[in-house]
Amino acid sequence: MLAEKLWESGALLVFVGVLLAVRLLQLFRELCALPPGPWGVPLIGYLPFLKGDMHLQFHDMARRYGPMFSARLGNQLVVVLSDHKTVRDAFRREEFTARPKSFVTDILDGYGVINSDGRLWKEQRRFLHERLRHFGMRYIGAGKEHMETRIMSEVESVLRTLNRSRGQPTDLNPVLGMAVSNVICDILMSVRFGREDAKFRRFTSLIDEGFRLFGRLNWVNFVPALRFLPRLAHTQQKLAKNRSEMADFFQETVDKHRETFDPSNLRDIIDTYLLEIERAREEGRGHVLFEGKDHDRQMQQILGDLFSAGMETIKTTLQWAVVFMLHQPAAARAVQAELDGVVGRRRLPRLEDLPFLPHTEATLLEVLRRSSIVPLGTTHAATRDVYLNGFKIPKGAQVVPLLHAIHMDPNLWEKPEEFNPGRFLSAEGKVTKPEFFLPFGVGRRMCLGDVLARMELFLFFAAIMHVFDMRVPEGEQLPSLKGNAGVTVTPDPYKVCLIPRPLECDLECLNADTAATLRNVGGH
Ligand code: HEM
Repeated sequence: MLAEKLWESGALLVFVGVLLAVRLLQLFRELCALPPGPWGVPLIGYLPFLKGDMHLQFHDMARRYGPMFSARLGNQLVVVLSDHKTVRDAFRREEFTARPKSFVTDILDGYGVINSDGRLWKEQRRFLHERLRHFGMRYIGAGKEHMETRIMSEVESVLRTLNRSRGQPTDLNPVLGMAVSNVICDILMSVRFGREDAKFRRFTSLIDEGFRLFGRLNWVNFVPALRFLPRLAHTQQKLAKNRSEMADFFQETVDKHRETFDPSNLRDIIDTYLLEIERAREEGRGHVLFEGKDHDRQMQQILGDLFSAGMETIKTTLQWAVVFMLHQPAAARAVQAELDGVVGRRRLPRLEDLPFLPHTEATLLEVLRRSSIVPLGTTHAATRDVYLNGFKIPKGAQVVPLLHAIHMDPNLWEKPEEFNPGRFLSAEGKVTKPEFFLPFGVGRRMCLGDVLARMELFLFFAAIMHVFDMRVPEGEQLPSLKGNAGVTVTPDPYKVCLIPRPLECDLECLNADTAATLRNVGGH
């Protein structure tokens, strides 16, 4: 009897042992199939070892583990890609178009375009791409001149404001922020803010605060239990309040549009959404565009997405452009000499001048490369288990395109730390963009606003360079080239003295002159 019992328990032990061994072997094989990467500690993985800016940490890890590495951060498996061919190959595939499921994306509940995925995202993206082109976000064709006129009116406003500073130390941040906000707000909701507008101040402070609060909750994305900590619970309450006020702001604007809606005169993106809702109702079809989501909430999130993506990025790139021009007076003089030769001193640069301004364009491209303001792109996720370069990327794993590392790779760029617009010019002096230049990402989820971004960057940068010389305020250091990683990588706050360059007419006269020229060109 005893022998029988012993035999049974022995057999059970062996059975459990074999099961465990098989599971361990399975786990080991799964681990081996993943891209290489560091070991972490149980439950939180490599999180405690990440210190400082995430993109710099990942860049260091890419040097150690290779251009495709994986790391477990809390409950998320993160795969980081820093080889441009792999990024291209992955991001043109449907399997990499998802967004990670995390605490932050749960808050957004799949609304909008940046954080949605699946069919809803596809429909939003297709619709927005087409409508934004209609409103002039295109390289050629109808609408482009109209868009140029919108941007130029803000460029002129910036020039007038900067001219009033009379060469005194000036912070460009609020001036550029207002102008760039007005461009995107005009396209989205036909709203233009004034400098002293209390509503604008509140609106931008809500956006800034929203970014900050989301940033504070970053760790919760990896260790959800942290959300119960009193400080982080308080942050969530503040965020909910912030989001509700933003939603009210957008809803008020949508409601005003509904009252004055005229299907034969579509003023902006809100009107195009209202028309689509109307049409779907008339035709008795479900709203493919909304995929069962609440219409108003979806419109609010789309407006928030496009505003935040389209404002912060352009303002920050322009601020970096000024920083690099202060560091590189020879590069600044080369841009000014080209503008003087091609545009002359009687008017402002226009989009039609761009093909004749290769040095100016190359300088902006170098600003985009060197600053890599979106160093980690936006995080993608795998829609199913998928193999890339022989490694397994499990369903739901986060996939990060490390654009910063691609732009600073010494195998692709000679002396990548150096600011050198010449790297974007061919021997014949023509602009060339190598396939590893990816400031707007690549593939199916590539930036939706790249055309608008290029237009704005050129028109603002060329105009400021044409009209002003730049100096560091007396007694102050050159602004630092080390950025601060937040939503984008921004330069440290700095002031600059803008000294008007001699013109053949004064600024106010140049302003009227430009308006007249644009009217002639665009027929508006
Ligand atoms: C200098 C300016 C800009 C830069 C450097 C930039 C860069 C980027 C990058 C790197 C991505 C992520 C791509 C990926 O991870 O695959 C992105 C996405 C996006 N950008 Fe931009 N962007 C800029 C301006 C704009 C503007 C002006 C708009 C809006 C009008 C905009 C709207 C978007 C949207 C909606 C997405 C998400 C697309 C999606 O999820 O399908 N961006 N941008």
